[in-house]
Parts: sequence; structure tokens; C-alpha cells
Amino acid sequence: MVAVCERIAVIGAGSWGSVLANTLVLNGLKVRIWSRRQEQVDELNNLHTNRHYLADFEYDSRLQATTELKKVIEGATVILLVVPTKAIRMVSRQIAALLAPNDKKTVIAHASKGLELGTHKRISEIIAEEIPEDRRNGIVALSGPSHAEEVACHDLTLVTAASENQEAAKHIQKIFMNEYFRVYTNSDIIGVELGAAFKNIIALGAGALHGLGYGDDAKAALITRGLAEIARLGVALGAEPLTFIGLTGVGDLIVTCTSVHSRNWRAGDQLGRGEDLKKVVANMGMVIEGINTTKAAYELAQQEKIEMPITEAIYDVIYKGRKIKDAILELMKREGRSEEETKN
Ligand SMILES: NC(=O)C1=CN([C@@H]2O[C@H](COP(=O)(O)OP(=O)(O)OC[C@H]3O[C@@H](n4cnc5c(N)ncnc54)[C@H](O)[C@@H]3O)[C@@H](O)[C@H]2O)C=CC1
Ligand SMILES: O=C(CO)COP(=O)(O)O
Repeated sequence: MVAVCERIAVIGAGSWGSVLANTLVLNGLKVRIWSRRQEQVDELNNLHTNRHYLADFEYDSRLQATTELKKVIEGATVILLVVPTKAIRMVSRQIAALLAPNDKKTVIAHASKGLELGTHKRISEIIAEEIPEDRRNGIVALSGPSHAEEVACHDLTLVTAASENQEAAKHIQKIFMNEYFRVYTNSDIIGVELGAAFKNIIALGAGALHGLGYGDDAKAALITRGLAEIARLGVALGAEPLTFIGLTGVGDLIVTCTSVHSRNWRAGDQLGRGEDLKKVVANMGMVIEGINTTKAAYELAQQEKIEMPITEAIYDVIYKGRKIKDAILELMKREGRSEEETKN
């Protein structure tokens, strides 16, 4: 049983952070959520809405929002980071300054999906660098096929809490589990975080295929061959191969490549319809993690000498202005291969 007096800090009040926070409130926990914007805090506290991120949803009135980071993390047993990947380092650094040395009682968890540009680091690696080990009790990644829009209305969702520290992972499992939100644990945090980051690249491609009018065969092929190359790079980077056929691998790949809720899929769809990338990003008004992750994965693949033809094609489209149809044609005209040879 979750201790009812337990206090949780959620850092980031976008669509995912706010819905995860609301889920914890409904599970009986005391939750404070941090946003850097006062008008968003006022809206959450007074109207119990967050319209820019989730239209037509009313949050539980017990959810308390504030712009004061110190107030949010004070007395929290869990600090859950749900900001875009590019903000993780800065936010972690601010949190570290507020945590006491030699006080290892706070579990640091995150539910973000991406890799840091430049360093190519996973999110738990960034957190580990910024929050000294003596100020935390484990780092957990909460990940899996889960859209805020569906969790908000209590649709069935299954995710994974991954950590090298299984006690910390079990703690996150315990506070989140309810009749519509089921949480597994996993010790392969490398595989879980890499699957989460890389699936967004393939989702951009799946959206583009849709925007261009291609059908289900093309979508199935992209998901399958996408999974093969994600796993290839993931294993080279230290992940367990089986993790990629779990919730945070193929599970998240399926949902992100097939759901209209996915911002990555929607961005790809608009690109496929001929929209300009800058306009797509500006109009989304929410993070499209796959854009930065495509660059990070492309560079990692070069560094590790791993063949990732789909990622390379998407990189060429996003970063070199290549026409999507030309990139697809080149993929299709690649020399014939054995599926057995390319699955490794
Ligand atoms: N929306 C969803 O259904 C899911 C999202 N995720 C992941 O969760 C992470 C956050 O996603 P969303 O909540 O959807 O994003 P969002 O775009 O809806 O919200 C992001 C939030 O972070 C804040 N933010 C942006 N830049 C910041 C910065 N530099 N410093 C501090 N705060 C900043 C924004 O003001 C906003 O409150 C992403 O990595 C995403 O991939 C994971 C699973 C599901
Ligand atoms: O990670 C997600 C679903 O599991 C959310 O995907 P998007 O960021 O593309 O909306």
C-alpha cells in the first residue's frame, strides 16, 4: 500500500507531466507540480485545466501547482521529471542545489523520451551527472506506450519502471499502479531509455508515409525494419536485445507509429503533406522529441558503425532538406538483402 502521507513532486506541467501528476493524486498521494509559467500555475490551481496541452480535461482540484521549485520538492519522496529532454540537465542542476548532501531518501524518476544533443547521453545519465549520488535514492525511467490523452480518460495503459535500483523501480510501480494504469519493472534502463528515444524517429517516418498516402503495408514494413535498426544500435550501446520486444520497444513503437495523439507522428504526417518543418514545429506548440533524437541517433550510428538506413533517410529529410519521396525511393532501391543477415 502507498503511504497516504507520501508527497510527490512532478517537474513539468505539459501534457504528460500534468496527467501523470493527476493520476498520482487520484491514487491518493499528495502531489505538487512545477511549471515555469505563472499563468499555467494559475490556470491549474484556479480552473483545474491546462487547455494549451489538453483541451477539455479537468484536473483533480487537489493537484497543487507552483513556480517555486523549492516548494515542490520539499519533503518529496519521489521527484518525477517530465520536461523535454533538452531541459533535463538544467532542471536537474536546479534540483540538485535544493537537495541535502548525504540524504539518500528521494527517488528521482523521469518520464521523458530522448537523447541529449551533442553528448548523446540518455536521460538517466544526465540526471546522474547533475544530481550527486549522495542526494538521491536511485534513478528510474517510467516509459512505455502511453499517450496523455488516453491516460487522462482512464483508458488502459501498461508501462515499465526501469532502474538499476530495483527497490526504486518497485516504489514507482507501487505509487502509479491502479485499475487502468499497470506498471512492470525492468532492470535494463539502457534498453528502456533507448527504445523510448528511438521510436520517435520511426514515428516521424510513419506519419510521413501517411501524409504521402501510403498504406498499411508500408506502415508495417517501416515499423518492423525500424525496430530492427533500433535494436541493432541499442544492443551496440549496451541494451538487452529482449527489451526491444517489450512495452518500451515494440509496444511504444506501435502506439507512436499508429496514433493521431502522437506529436511525432503528426509532425511526420504534416511533412508528408508538404508542410515546411519550421512551420510544423511552430504550430505544434509542444515538444517533438524525434527531431533532435534523429540527429543524436544518426551521429551515434556513425560513431558505432551501425547501419540505420531509415534513420539516415529521416536525417537527410530533416537536416539536409531532402525530398521525402526521393529518400523513400533510395531505401527501396537498396541492394537486395537476406532478412536473416540484417536482423543482427
Ligand atoms: N505527451 C505524452 O503523451 C507523452 C510524453 N512523453 C515525454 O514526456 C516529455 C514531456 O512531454 P510533454 O509533457 O508531452 O511535453 P509538452 O510539450 O506537452 O510540455 C512540456 C512542458 O515542459 C515545459 N518546458 C519546456 N521547456 C522547458 C525548459 N527549458 N525548462 C523548463 N520547463 C520547460 C513546458 O513549459 C511544458 O510545461 C517528453 O520527453 C515526451 O517525449 C512520454 C510519454 C507520453
Ligand atoms: O511517447 C509517447 C507515447 O508513448 C508520446 O509520443 P509523442 O511525443 O509523439 O506524442
